[in-house]
Amino acid sequence: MQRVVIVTGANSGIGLALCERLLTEDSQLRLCLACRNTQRAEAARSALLTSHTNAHVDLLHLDVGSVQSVFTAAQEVKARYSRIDFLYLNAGIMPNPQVDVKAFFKGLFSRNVINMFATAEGLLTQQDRLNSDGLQEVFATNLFGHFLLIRELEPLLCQAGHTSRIVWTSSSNARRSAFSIEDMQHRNGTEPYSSSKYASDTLSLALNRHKNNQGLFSAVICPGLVMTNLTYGILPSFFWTLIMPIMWLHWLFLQKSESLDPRAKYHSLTSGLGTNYTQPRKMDIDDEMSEVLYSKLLDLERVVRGEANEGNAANKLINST
Ligand SMILES: NC(=O)C1=CN([C@@H]2O[C@H](COP(=O)(O)OP(=O)(O)OC[C@H]3O[C@@H](n4cnc5c(N)ncnc54)[C@H](OP(=O)(O)O)[C@@H]3O)[C@@H](O)[C@H]2O)C=CC1
Ligand SMILES: CC(C)CCC[C@@H](C)[C@H]1CC[C@H]2C3=C(CC[C@]12C)[C@@]1(C)CCC(=O)C[C@@H]1CC3
Repeated sequence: MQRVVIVTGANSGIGLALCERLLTEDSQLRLCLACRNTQRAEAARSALLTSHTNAHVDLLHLDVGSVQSVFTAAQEVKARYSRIDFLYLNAGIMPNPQVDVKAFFKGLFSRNVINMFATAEGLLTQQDRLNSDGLQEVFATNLFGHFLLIRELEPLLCQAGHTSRIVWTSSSNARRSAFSIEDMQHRNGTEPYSSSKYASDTLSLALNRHKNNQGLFSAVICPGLVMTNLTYGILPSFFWTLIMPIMWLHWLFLQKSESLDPRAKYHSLTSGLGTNYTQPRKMDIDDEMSEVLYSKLLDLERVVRGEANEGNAANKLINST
């Protein structure tokens, strides 16, 4: 049977590379690129069709950071497909990143140096803002829009006798201490990216608890450090070329076998011999917090559904979450 795969943020970077790989693995796929920028999406589709001439590649307009766009896109998906096999939640932003150069040099000579290179702990801050729905933009894009999408697509994802999978592109930058359940949108901090990625790790756990019995499974992956528009937004490309030898040395890890554990994040790594492999690592998440986050997201969903139906001002949202 032809498998249906949807990838958000598929027009560049990791999303586009993933699509290439998926078509190489299964040329019969029905692949849907869910992107906010139509021009870039069309360019990505053409590039994919150049290397996979007979592939079936659809385009879907989706701005995952806009509640209305998620609802409209989900309607379109339900009209086009009768089920979804894989939903890759990959779209993500890190707006206005700032590197703390002083902390970097201090970290270089500390015992924390390996961890610093792996996770950017203490090095990176961002400037977030409110979007037109009245939500923090990073939370809305990296987490909540995807949550709404899952909720809207449940009829296609939870079907009797069929297994569907959700795969979140998380990050090694996801950190418990950057996330607060009292401030899940990260209105008050300077690490919205880290917070949103930790929230997606935690949400994945809750999704597994609530949806496994309906045939829906969620997993979290960590792509490591990849040169994309996102990383070029942190430092210019010549800088990356300069520090690449240090970064490369850092990614020397031992290979381990893979098992799909709901509490593990699947890290994509490269060995000293240049072999790519995946290593599951336990996430710092817990059931209780994942349950609270899940119910808070459901509350927020009720609010935005009310907002979407009534077309009210965004201010209500800000006060109620
Ligand atoms: N690069 C890295 O080292 C790492 C990246 N990641 C994660 O990988 C994912 C992909 O990022 P990466 O490939 O690096 O960066 P890119 O900037 O190349 O890709 C991000 C993709 O997300 C899309 N996107 C952003 N905002 C929205 C939105 N509101 N609606 C729909 N699509 C949107 C972008 O589309 P558009 O062209 O319209 O902006 C783009 O296609 C992200 O979730 C990121 O956090 C995780 C760990 C490391
Ligand atoms: C001379 C210096 C100013 C060099 C600073 C190096 C840092 C820019 C990088 C060290 C670890 C990197 C890292 C990321 C960004 C760049 C670093 C902070 C990510 C946060 C990028 C996006 C992710 O999701 C995870 C990455 C972890 C490591």
